[in-house]
Amino acid sequence: MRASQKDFENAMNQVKLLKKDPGNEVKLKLYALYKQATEGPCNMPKPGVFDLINKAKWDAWNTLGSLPKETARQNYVDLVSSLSSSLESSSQVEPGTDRKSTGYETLMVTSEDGITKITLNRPAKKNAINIEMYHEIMRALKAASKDDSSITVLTGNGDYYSSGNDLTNFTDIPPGGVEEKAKNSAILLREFVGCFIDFPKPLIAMVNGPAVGISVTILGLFDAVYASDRATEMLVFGKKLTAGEACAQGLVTEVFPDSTFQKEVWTRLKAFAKLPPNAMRISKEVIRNREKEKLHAVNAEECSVLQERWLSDECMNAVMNFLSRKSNL
Ligand SMILES: CCCCCCCCCCC/C=C/C(=O)SCCNC(=O)CCNC(=O)[C@H](O)C(C)(C)COP(=O)(O)OP(=O)(O)OC[C@H]1O[C@@H](n2cnc3c(N)ncnc32)[C@H](O)[C@@H]1OP(=O)(O)O
Repeated sequence: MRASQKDFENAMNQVKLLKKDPGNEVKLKLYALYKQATEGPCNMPKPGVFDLINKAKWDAWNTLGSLPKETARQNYVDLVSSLSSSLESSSQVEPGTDRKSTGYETLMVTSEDGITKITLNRPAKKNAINIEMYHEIMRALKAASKDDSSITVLTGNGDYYSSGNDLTNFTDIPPGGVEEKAKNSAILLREFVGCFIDFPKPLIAMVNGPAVGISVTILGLFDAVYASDRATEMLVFGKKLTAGEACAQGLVTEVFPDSTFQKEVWTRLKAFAKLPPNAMRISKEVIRNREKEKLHAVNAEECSVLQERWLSDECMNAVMNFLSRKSNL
């Protein structure tokens, strides 16, 4: 499903009609997506450190990397659409119509044509999953399991699908100390993965770019995984798997050239969404019920092991190396 030039122009006009200032972060996102959609990858010289406004605009645009113009245009339209509904008063949205669901800080969620799309929306941080995003993904999945859509899709905004756990999650240590943080994180992670194990509808991943860590390991709980050939998976040994290698290993269902990824996948999704929803849901239930108990047991064991690993020197050193890497430049 690709936004047309007309959709793009309409979205540009909608921005001018927004009743409330969406804030600097959103305005930078809009600026970056507009430039990427109209000019392609960032082509302006990097401003000086004291040229704060242009440096912020350059950073926002440059972060989009080699995101295709069509994808940037689609993301611009999606963003404006979610802004328009979130900045309008909710009473203006007719009950029961296809509506852009709002109320998320780290996600964009839309639901139309029988498809609920959850987009990880922290492109400046490669869609790293912070504590807020863990909770919002669970909330969005719970809402999707009850809405009138037939299938649910998870994808990423920007040039990454997701760089996995946000490593700054390791920094805000509560009064109870790092042991308490590890304990609470294990509970959060177990609940998070449990939502994917228990999700009742067909769940499809659109891996639009590189994926790291937990964003890869939960792919095994999806019913289909479509990947752009720009996608890479990073797992054990820190070795990057190409999308093709991940497909050969059975982690990815099908790989498409990035230039046709959105079109190819949305053609399939719209066809799937027209299939009998109860038949799809009950088929998934029958298949998943046979493995659900085992999956939850493995999830519990993994979270218990992770709780201990997070306290190890190996983990702390890796996190500190990452968080201090730019200060060593
Ligand atoms: C005490 C216990 C606490 C537990 C807390 C909860 C634990 C739950 C854990 C659940 C299990 C999950 C495990 C995992 O997912 S492990 C994998 C974690 N992810 C990573 O290690 C990837 C880290 N990122 C990178 O290696 C690179 O950023 C990357 C290769 C992804 C991209 O490199 P590139 O050079 O292209 O871009 P930048 O590095 O400049 O990134 C752009 C900005 O985005 C920020 N960023 C990117 N990834 C992350 C991340 N994972 N966490 C935090 N921030 C991230 C990066 O810092 C840049 O930001 P700035 O522009 O502000 O510098």
